[in-house]
Amino acid sequence: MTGLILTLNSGSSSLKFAVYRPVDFGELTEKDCVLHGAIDEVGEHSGFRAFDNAGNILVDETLPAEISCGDRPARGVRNEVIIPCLEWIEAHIGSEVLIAAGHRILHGGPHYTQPTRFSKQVLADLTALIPLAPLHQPACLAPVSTLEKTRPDLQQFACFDTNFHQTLPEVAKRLPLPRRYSETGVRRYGFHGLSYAYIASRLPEIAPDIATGRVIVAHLGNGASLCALRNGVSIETTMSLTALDGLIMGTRTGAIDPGAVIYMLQTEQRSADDVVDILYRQSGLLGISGVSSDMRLLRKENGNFSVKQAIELFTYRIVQEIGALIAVLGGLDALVFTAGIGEHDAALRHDVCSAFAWMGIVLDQSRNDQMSSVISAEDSKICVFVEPTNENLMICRAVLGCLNESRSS
Ligand SMILES: Nc1ncnc2c1ncn2[C@@H]1O[C@H](COP(=O)(O)OP(=O)(O)O)[C@@H](O)[C@H]1O
Ligand SMILES: CC(=O)OP(=O)(O)O
Ligand SMILES: [Mg+2]
Repeated sequence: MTGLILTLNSGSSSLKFAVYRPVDFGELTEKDCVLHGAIDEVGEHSGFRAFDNAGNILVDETLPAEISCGDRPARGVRNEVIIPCLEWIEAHIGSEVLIAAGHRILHGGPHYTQPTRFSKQVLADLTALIPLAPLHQPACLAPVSTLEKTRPDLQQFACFDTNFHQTLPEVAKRLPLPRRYSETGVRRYGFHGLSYAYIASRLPEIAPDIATGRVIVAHLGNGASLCALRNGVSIETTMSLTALDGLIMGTRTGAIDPGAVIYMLQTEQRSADDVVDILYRQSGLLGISGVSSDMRLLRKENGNFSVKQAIELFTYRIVQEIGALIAVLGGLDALVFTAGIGEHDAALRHDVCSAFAWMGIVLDQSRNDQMSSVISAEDSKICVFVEPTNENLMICRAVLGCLNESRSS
């Protein structure tokens, strides 16, 4: 096949991108990646970085002031950065041509259950889901319109974070609200699906004996969730109707008593927009610590009492929810850590795993510190892994699937 494919993954603290050169319409692998990089949002780690497939730095720049994200945590990377990023990519690939772009889209709602080519209608339908994903959906969709205007020949595809969780049993999709809500799509969906799909696709290679067993994947980044896999498919996850449920996150509460929301609305007389801002952007690690949403910065402030409390509650909630998923799975064969914190924070992995010593989880301390793939000790009853996620690869595979389908139809 001729032509390159661009993938964009808008997270809550970064825009990650990659360019792939598929050899044919066969299974795409990491080897087909031409370059990858990220625009990070705030603080000392903000900037524009790209690497070639061997990991060599191609660019490492602070963003020009006029398009810099500045001090605006959890507002997503500004759409204006897309154009210079795209221009840099096009200059780098020279005479090769981008033929398609795949976008991570957070929410597909009840109707978008597989990767879909963008049209005006698709864009309108997904825009209507913004209230269910206020932190991500605008940032995920903004580059679609920008590319449509500036690169009209590029075919664009939506690849959903919700799709992987369609296998949740019906009972796990249900919310205990009056029946009419489920009929309008108010139910549990789950997110980080591209990441979980990638980890599930890696299991037969990294853990052939347990790939068909009971696995919990901990996707711990700025957004954080857990997924229970049985035989490689999702049977439960901590996020729900929105990416606000479940674990504590960089700036999000995770699950809280809805009574706290009623208190904000009735006693504090806050507007709905204010409440959205508090729950999505001012809470979590940032809200409790009063210092930062970024675990790298929190680890440097470990003498600070509020920081300690933030990390303590973050860890406690992970342990609680892993316990609940073990009950749902009826036991555990493997635990996999991934995403920014899961891949890099050895202390967090240590503290979470220590809470499951009673079940026979034993970490190999030096493997954990070196971030090896297998971090459990030989005598651990449950295998523990660190596996870097790769949402871009899954986006590109989905795009290729769509291109393949349209070619054969
Ligand atoms: N070396 C590190 N040590 C600890 N935490 C890290 C490290 N690198 C990244 N992180 C954490 O990971 C987060 C980013 O994770 P990522 O999965 O890329 O998030 P997102 O997709 O939401 O942008 C950062 O906000 C930070 O909290
Ligand atoms: C679903 C979600 O929270 O995504 P991210 O971690 O990329 O912000
Ligand atoms: Mg992410």
